[in-house]
Amino acid sequence: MIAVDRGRYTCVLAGADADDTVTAMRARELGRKSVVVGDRVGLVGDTSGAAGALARIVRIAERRSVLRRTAEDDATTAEGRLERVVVANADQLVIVSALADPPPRTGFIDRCLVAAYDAGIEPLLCLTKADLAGPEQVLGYYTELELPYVLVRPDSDLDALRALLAGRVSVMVGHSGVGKSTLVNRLVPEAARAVGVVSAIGRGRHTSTSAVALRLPPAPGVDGDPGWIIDTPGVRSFGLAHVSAESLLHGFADLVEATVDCPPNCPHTADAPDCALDAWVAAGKADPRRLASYRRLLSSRSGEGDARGEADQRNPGDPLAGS
Ligand SMILES: Nc1nc2c(ncn2[C@@H]2O[C@H](COP(=O)(O)OP(=O)(O)OP(=O)(O)O)[C@@H](O)[C@H]2O)c(=O)[nH]1
Ligand SMILES: [Zn+2]
Repeated sequence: MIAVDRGRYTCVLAGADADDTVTAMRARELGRKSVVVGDRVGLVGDTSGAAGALARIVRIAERRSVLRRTAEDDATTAEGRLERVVVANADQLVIVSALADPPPRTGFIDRCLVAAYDAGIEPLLCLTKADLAGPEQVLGYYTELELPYVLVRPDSDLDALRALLAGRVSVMVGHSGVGKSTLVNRLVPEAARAVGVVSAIGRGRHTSTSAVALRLPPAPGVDGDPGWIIDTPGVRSFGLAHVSAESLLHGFADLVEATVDCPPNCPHTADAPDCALDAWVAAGKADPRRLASYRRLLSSRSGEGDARGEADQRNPGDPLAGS
């Protein structure tokens, strides 16, 4: 399933061209299970893809990975915070961050790394606007992680990125203005046409803020499947309230090792007595800003009350740290 708009699901039949889409609706037997972009589904009914044809989704295959977020600002729901599956079956989370204009926000990148770990997918840092600033500051922050990254500038070819996208399903996330749309359009010049498929069934221009999967075109130097990218226009941040403290820590691979020396049940917070993380950082084994970032996320998770108020006090003093 590659796109959803007002209860109509756009699907590509296995092995078919991305342009040959089938429109489907949920069948009643799915119950309350939600179908998300990336899901492999079983279809019955009219799968001809002809104009006006409507198939039914009767089954959702077991998911290989599940990227979730907590919609923290959704105060209108009974639960207060709603956990949402963003994308299913992705292999890679491409974290798009500009090196300048807007400046990189490591707090956001850290959140994405935790979300990727929690989802069981690989992170890839995609640093755009490399023509405006160098990557040293951001990469310096992640030295300990050996995070894979690519640099993008307007005049650069995208071969390195295409090679990393080949054969995989990659989800692209990024703040507004980082150049994500520019990048998606460069990677998939046909994107406008793929979106046009939705309007062809009389649903108007595709303005939905939900995720859309786009098949990458064949590229020189890429043998076999060029892969898919999933654009997530609506995802501006990853609420992590659903992530366990354990998974949160594993999003900080450079800190995990330190905690074997923590007292039993150490909460790892700044006021925790004898938390080994402080000594680890003091010994130069990890960047103090990473520890600060981890603890900010930790407290934003446990501060179950008011997610909005806490957003203001997340980043005292560190211009790079915003999330
Ligand atoms: N200098 C420079 N500018 C870029 C680069 N990539 C994109 N831009 C510019 O940055 C601005 C924002 O680009 P968009 O692609 O619209 O950014 P976005 O992340 O999709 O943001 P939204 O459209 O708000 O989701 C545009 O004016 C682009 O022309 C780049 O590599 N270098
Ligand atoms: Zn500890």
